[in-house]
Amino acid sequence: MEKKNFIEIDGSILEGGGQIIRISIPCSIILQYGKIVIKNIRGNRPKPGLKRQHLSGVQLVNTICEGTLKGDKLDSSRLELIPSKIQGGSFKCDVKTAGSVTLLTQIAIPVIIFSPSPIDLELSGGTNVPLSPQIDEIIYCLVPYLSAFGIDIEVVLKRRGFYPKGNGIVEVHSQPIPKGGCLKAINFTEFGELSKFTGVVYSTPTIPQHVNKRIKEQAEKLLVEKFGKKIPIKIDQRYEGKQSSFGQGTGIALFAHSNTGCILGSSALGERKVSSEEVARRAFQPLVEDIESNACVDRHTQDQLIIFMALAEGISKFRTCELSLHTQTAIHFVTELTGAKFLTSKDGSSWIIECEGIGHKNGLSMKDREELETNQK
Ligand SMILES: Nc1ncnc2c1ncn2[C@@H]1O[C@H](COP(=O)(O)OP(=O)(O)OP(=O)(O)O)[C@@H](O)[C@H]1O
Repeated sequence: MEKKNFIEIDGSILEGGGQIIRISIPCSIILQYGKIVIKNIRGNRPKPGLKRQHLSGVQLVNTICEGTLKGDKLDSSRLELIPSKIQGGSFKCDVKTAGSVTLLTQIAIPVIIFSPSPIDLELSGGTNVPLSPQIDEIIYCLVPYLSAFGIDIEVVLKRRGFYPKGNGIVEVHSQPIPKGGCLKAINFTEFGELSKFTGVVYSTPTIPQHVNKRIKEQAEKLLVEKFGKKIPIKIDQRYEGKQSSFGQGTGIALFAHSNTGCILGSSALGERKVSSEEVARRAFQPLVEDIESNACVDRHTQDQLIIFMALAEGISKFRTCELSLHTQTAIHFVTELTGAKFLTSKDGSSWIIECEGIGHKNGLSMKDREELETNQK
């Protein structure tokens, strides 16, 4: 696809939330668009406009690419970015609320892997907060799928942070794709057999220890009742201390592994007036549904892989459960921005998402790229 000088995105269509920003801005930085404008930001939300998490994320990647940003204010409904070159180095970003750190990783990871040199990020905010992936799901589920694309990143949880104060800390260490190299296509279409269940149950010092224990025991009980005793289960209990957590919270992340390398994740947060047993059940139930639908990628990881499929070289494919609106939105915008071709089809109880990626090469100027294409013909 030709390099575009200007693109305007309508942030109110389909899911109409923050995800449109986290997809469009990295694409325009990586592909070096002249200018991107996003209008009607989060136009499908009751309180539209940029909130702290979105604002921090956009400012972070703008700093990394030494771009020029306009409209980067709280509640702004229009954003304009003129990207420049992605630079290596160390960067910090603090949402200053419980705004999700994992959604910061969502906007940052596609950008930092296309840097000329390593990037280290220190991100602060909520690590285990509602309506976003838990940090444990990023570390134990998303990162292994990213490795399959050839992405070399390490995500390290330094301190958990919860609603309403956030103040958790996550580090991301990234080695860039080698100059002239591309992401590899992935193929996760055969789940094979369940090989094990893993998980993490965490709690902060002010939560009684029996809560953590009961969540773990209930999760194990539900798994054994459903899948029998033969599949190994290993759920770690983490009683976080004052150094490793800020604020108060508890929760669980569960993972189902298959002998073909698939990992399905699911999580739940503890809540006042919700029993420990119910917290375990809230993580267990969607996991079972995803396993029963024969998915190789779970319902919340689906949309997060779309941008990488589009940038990779060759045909990527994965099998998943019902397509979420987030995934449909990601496909819509990534297609518009990259020119990659997506196909979705129902196959029995699951869906296949297939993409012919554009094979974007890291660190090549337009001239290098044209020369390479001529030589390949
Ligand atoms: N329970 C969950 N577990 C894991 N991932 C989740 C969960 N809920 C949402 N997500 C993921 O978090 C992201 C949320 O995107 P979304 O656009 O809704 O968020 P947002 O930026 O907070 O904006 P908004 O407030 O506009 O919804 C998506 O990638 C979605 O798949």
